[in-house]
Amino acid sequence: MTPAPGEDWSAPFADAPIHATVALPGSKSLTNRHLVLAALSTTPSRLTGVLVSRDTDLMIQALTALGATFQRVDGDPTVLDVTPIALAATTGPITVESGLAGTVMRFIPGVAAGTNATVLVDGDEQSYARPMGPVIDGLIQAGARISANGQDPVTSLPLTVHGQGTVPGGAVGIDSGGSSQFVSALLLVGATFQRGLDLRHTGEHTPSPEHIAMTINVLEAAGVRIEHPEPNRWMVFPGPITTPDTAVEPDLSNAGPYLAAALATGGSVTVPYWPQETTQIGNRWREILPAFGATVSFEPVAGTNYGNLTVTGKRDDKGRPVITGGGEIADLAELTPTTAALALLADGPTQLTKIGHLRGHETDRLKALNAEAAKLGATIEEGTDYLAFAGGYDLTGATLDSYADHRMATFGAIIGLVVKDTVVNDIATTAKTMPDFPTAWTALATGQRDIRA
Ligand SMILES: O=C(O)C1=C[C@@H](OP(=O)(O)O)[C@@H](O)[C@H](O)C1
Ligand SMILES: C=C(OP(=O)(O)O)C(=O)O
Repeated sequence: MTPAPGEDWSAPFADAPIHATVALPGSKSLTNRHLVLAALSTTPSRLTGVLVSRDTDLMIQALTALGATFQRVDGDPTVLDVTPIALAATTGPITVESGLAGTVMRFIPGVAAGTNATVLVDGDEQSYARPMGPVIDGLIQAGARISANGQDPVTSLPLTVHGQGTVPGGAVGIDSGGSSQFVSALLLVGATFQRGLDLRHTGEHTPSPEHIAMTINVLEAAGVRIEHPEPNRWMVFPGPITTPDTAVEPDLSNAGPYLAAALATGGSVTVPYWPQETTQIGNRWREILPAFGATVSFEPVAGTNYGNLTVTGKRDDKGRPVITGGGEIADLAELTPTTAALALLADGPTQLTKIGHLRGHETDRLKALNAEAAKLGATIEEGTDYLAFAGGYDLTGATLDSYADHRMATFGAIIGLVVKDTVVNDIATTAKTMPDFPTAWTALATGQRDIRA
């Protein structure tokens, strides 16, 4: 049974190697991009494989409040017929709840700016700590009006967008070092601006470049002309968005905990419908997991963009699982908590670098991972923008906090597979991006071979 929010959950212990096929629901990042573009399109469209989760529900509610309609086909919440927003016809005071969803809090203000409504964008209290400054500054540079009680400049939720029916657009410069979502948010709406958008990132490092590539990819598929003439500069030309009917790829980031289960137990996990070509950062599991000793194989399905990805864990001559240290791995962004679980179970060192911006994710993930590792009996090194694991730890069960962070919750679940008496507080927070993680995970841990995550 799925525990209620805030409850403790005894993470299931796997007493045998896991061998399973795990079918994953749609990608959060792709679902929320396709929802936005379908709502901004000049033509109706159908989305299939839509993720059903808190973050995607919040996006649907936000876009519905702004004037789009989402009709389930045959009552199926993963298949939606979308009628776009007539932006200038949207009026009235509107409140949008973004929960703790970065995609909602960063993507929605730009949509709201093109309406004629006053739109309050709020979120969970914890969301007030997530950085918003550069995306709001970028929209203001493009001519939008946005305010927040007493904040000058506007740097966090809650905030109010004073829609003027149109956004002039033009040249915009922001530092997107805190999140790739600042760039993505502006690119997604750039074609709706009168003069389009000429966006420059003025800082040094842009995190999660895969997510920016994903944004460009979905925009191009929706007929938007976008150019990337030099590093850190993107030009979006004004014009209609024509979102095609789209099938959402499975969530490769959320494949991570299931694939990690193969390594942790010395078993094997297959994920069907793994895209051969994709912009998802989760495709990096194919190189990350071998660094920890796994074997990864891919069997393409002829005539499709899909295949079966199988990860097999390593075992020693007594059949016990072996996880080798991963070495240095950079820029893992949202893959960090799962990889950190493997680094704690590994017998050698791992360094996860260029992850400083994760301090502005659902929680400060560097601090949280350090604190939870300590509860398990492991000392790790927390730098400003890295975590270093010595490996070879002797872990003992503990009650781990989730910090309202779905990926901290799944971190605890991975550890619990092999460390007895691991308890995860608030496993229900996985609903942020997964329909029912506790049920699927328990089925996996207890030997079921056909899992629908
Ligand atoms: O645009 C997106 O869908 C996302 C971008 C990334 O954000 P950051 O660049 O802040 O890491 C990623 O970590 C997040 O989970 C989803
Ligand atoms: C950082 C994440 O989410 P968000 O989209 O809320 O930024 C994440 O899913 O790991």
